[in-house]
Amino acid sequence: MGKNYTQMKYISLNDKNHKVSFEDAVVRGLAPGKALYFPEEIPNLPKGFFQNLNKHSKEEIALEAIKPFVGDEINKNGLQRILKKTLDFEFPVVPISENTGTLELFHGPTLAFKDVGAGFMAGCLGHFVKKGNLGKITVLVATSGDTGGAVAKGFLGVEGIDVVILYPKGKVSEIQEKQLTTLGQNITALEVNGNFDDCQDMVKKAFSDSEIGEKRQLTSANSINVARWLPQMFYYFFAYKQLAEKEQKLVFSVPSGNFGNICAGMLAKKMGLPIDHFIASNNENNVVTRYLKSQKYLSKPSVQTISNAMDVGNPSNFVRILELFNNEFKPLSNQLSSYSYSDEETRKAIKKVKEKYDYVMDPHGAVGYLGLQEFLAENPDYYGIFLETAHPVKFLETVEKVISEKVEIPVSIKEVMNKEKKSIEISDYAELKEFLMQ
Ligand SMILES: Cc1ncc(COP(=O)(O)O)c(C=O)c1O
Ligand SMILES: N[C@@H](CCOP(=O)(O)O)C(=O)O
Repeated sequence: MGKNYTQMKYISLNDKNHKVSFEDAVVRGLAPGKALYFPEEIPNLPKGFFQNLNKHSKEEIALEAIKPFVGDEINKNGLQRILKKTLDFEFPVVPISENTGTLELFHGPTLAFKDVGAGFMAGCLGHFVKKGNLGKITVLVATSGDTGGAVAKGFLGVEGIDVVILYPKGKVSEIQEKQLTTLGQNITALEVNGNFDDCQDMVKKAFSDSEIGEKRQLTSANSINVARWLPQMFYYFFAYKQLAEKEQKLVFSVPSGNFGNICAGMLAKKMGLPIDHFIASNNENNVVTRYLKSQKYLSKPSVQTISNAMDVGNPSNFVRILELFNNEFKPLSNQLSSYSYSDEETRKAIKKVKEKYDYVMDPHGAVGYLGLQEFLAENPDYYGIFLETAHPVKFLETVEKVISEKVEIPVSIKEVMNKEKKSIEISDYAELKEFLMQ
């Protein structure tokens, strides 16, 4: 039997003596000095649990996986309620070829994999606000495309919480922009003259600004927040449940930007989920691909690509990945490969997979597909899954041009496209501060 965790502590990755409860980690978002929180202990789930995954519903699997991280800070009924609401859609593995399948993570309300993390965090934060005397909370979030829409939808109308989304002007798709600028109520969108890294830096800076801290209680809904990051591990359990019959070794290719998703998968492996290898598939924002080649981590300002949600120059979660491996390069590089692709290669992959397998990938999934094929070419004894992290309709212009076909637009997207965009333009941190100090 696994250990019974009643209270998991979260340490700061800058100072392991700084420890807080799950609630504190969620409410604060970031530890002092812009550091990330990390679970003090990684639980081991019992072997029997993995052997019997296919006997359990997705809500039961998620409950077992997340319970040790939440402890008794949210009771079982409360956690079940949050999970039921969060996981109210499917996570199918779709076979593509003999040795390749895709895990479709885009069946949620905003057609992006972020819906799970956003829904779970909104549920947890809503629970803590309701039960305690926390006062009003402002959720700050930086987005390169998809997080913003998912967080906006997940937190819409949640009492006691205001959401402020920063997104880079002109660098998100039309649908993504509509999803994060049209909801109103407790959601405000700030359109930043800059790139995603500028947005993410401003958000992190606001956390260490004591004047803002006196005026507003801030937290983050990016994957730096443990309640946004941890539930992303569910995907790997759900995929494994559908793959239990496969006898080959198993590899996951994860289109990566801020590296929260792949890091959650590696956490699931550490908890006992039998995954053999991971691939971080990158567009030209490839700091981790370069790190694995050179052992030197040299971040660069992000460049704009057609897989825009991965246009991240300095991924927040890479420090968590290093922590999972005690900062040792060898064991990390044994478990993780990484490749990087240009937009041209991404377009060609979308076209090829449509023609050969009649499957339409979005640009992010296509980068994942390319990474997987490169790995499988050298490791033919594996079965590979690439994650389809967003619905192709979110990148309509790119995808339709490449496949020379119309993509059917779901009703929810048609509705959002007819709404009016409302945003406030800002250019620097001073303007963000002015807004937050109002
Ligand atoms: C569609 C899509 N794919 C991939 C990613 C990269 O995920 P991560 O930041 O967890 O690496 C994102 C955003 O982060 C995304 O929105
Ligand atoms: N790709 C993301 C960037 C932020 O990632 P997060 O997981 O840390 O929120 C996006 O779509 O905004």
